[in-house]
Amino acid sequence: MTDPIGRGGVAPAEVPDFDIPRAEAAVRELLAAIGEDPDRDGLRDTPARVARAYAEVTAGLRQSPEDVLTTTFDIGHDEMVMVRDIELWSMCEHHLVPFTGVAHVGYIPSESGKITGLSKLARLVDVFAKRPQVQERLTTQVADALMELLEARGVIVVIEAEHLCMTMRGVRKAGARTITSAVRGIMHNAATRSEAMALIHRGG
Ligand SMILES: Nc1nc2c(ncn2[C@@H]2O[C@H](COP(=O)(O)OP(=O)(O)OP(=O)(O)O)[C@@H](O)[C@H]2O)c(=O)[nH]1
Ligand SMILES: [Zn+2]
Repeated sequence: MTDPIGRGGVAPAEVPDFDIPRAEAAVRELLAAIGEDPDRDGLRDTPARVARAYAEVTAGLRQSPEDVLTTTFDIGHDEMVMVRDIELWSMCEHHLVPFTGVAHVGYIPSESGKITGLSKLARLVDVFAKRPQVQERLTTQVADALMELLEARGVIVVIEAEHLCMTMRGVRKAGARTITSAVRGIMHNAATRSEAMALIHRGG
């Protein structure tokens, strides 16, 4: 099956609206399943709160990269652009608990020097992060979106994250960080890639 960029297999237009009553009922059911009383004082509003929180952290399911890469400028800049240490919060699709860390996003613009606003790179990360995810897919989706929509000649995306499913439960290895990278186009060139890695690792 094709997996068009930004969609993780599903076009946002095909993703139904967030179903608040259904999410509330599911949380209520989960509370009952763990042996809690969903009607006790402290929990009475919890299903509604959790539903709102889930709507927020899955908002990327209803967004496309096209929605955020709208602002582009042709300024003829054809050298590398790198935004480092973009804060990232996503949700592990296996356990529905967060993974968090930073993304470093660099690209070499098209021949015509088509660039985008710096904040749009961070917004692009969020489009893909605010979904049930695995870190590898998140990394490649950001890279592929930049290649396609900015017509970049090269892209590098490095994500360093800590998965709460590995720290708060299960194997319980606090501090273990997972590092993934996606390299595209002329960023495969050894000199270009080492320039990018030097920028990523430079200083604080
Ligand atoms: N590759 C990859 N694996 C992930 C990611 N997030 C969580 N996982 C892993 O997904 C796996 C799911 O393994 P399972 O054996 O099905 O589930 P589990 O019994 O809860 O596994 P444990 O976490 O080892 O207790 C675990 O090894 C997780 O560490 C991710 O972003 N990428
Ligand atoms: Zn997990």
